Amino acid sequence: MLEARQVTRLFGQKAAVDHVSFRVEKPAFIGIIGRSGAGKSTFLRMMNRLTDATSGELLFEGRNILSLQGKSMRDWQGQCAMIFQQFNLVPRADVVSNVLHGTLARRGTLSTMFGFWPDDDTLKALAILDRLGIAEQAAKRAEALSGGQQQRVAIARALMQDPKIILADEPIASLDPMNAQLVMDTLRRIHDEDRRLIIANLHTLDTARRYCDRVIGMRDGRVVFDGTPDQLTTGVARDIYGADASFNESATSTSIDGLGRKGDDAYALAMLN
Ligand SMILES: Nc1ncnc2c1ncn2[C@@H]1O[C@H](COP(=O)(O)OP(=O)(O)OP(=O)(O)O)[C@@H](O)[C@H]1O
Repeated sequence: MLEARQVTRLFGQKAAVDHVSFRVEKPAFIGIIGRSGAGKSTFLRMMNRLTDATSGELLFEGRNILSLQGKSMRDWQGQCAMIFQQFNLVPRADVVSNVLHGTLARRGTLSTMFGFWPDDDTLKALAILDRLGIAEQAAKRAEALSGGQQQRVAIARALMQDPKIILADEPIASLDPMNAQLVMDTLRRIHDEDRRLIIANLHTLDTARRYCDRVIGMRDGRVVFDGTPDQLTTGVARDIYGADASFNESATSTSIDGLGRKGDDAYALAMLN
């Protein structure tokens, strides 16, 4: 359903993404890992057409989405929702309005400016919030919610687009372990129940191992690993992260038991990333 062929993005002389190729045959939950600067965000942003590629092709169901322009590009962005580390909600707007913003691509500017939402859309937004366990927050301002709740609102906004693909750029990097788990459980459930393709940039190995069907490791813009979580051994991880023999795998944990104390290994990894 998706094929990246030699996708490259140069910034000046530097290749942020360097001839990346892979195929996805059917909807899967894919994690992309790698240290800071490896090119993970740039790759996702090219998929969503927030950043242009320098060369290569990205075929989705046979169509090169990197060459789409105008309305067809916006239609593609409607099918390919994106979730960000910082949630990107409108803080002072209520939760349900934030979710309804997921319909902006297919609605007129005027009705949006004046906040006229069709009843059907409002009911759909409430149903999605209910599905994600946050319906009781619908009338609150987004800024009044916890980080984990805000990220679930962002997921609800993505679902409002009914996308074929959900791209998540470090969706749990700003969350405490408990909320991180809630958000990852939510994404996994959406994949399992709706069969949507999910590609998530993740900054910790244990999350990639626990939630993904397939993990792609990037280093210096290139794919240096592409396999199952089982194949992601400590040696492979060391290679992806470019760490030396002192690389300590426990340093990549965000598990509820293993995280959180400043000065411990888990904290050290956060710094590595
Ligand atoms: N707009 C830009 N202009 C110049 N260089 C850029 C730009 N965006 C990214 N880069 C560079 O491209 C490389 C890849 O960055 P990218 O953000 O994709 O990495 P990443 O793996 O997502 O890292 P992080 O997790 O820190 O976001 C880095 O060297 C970065 O400095």
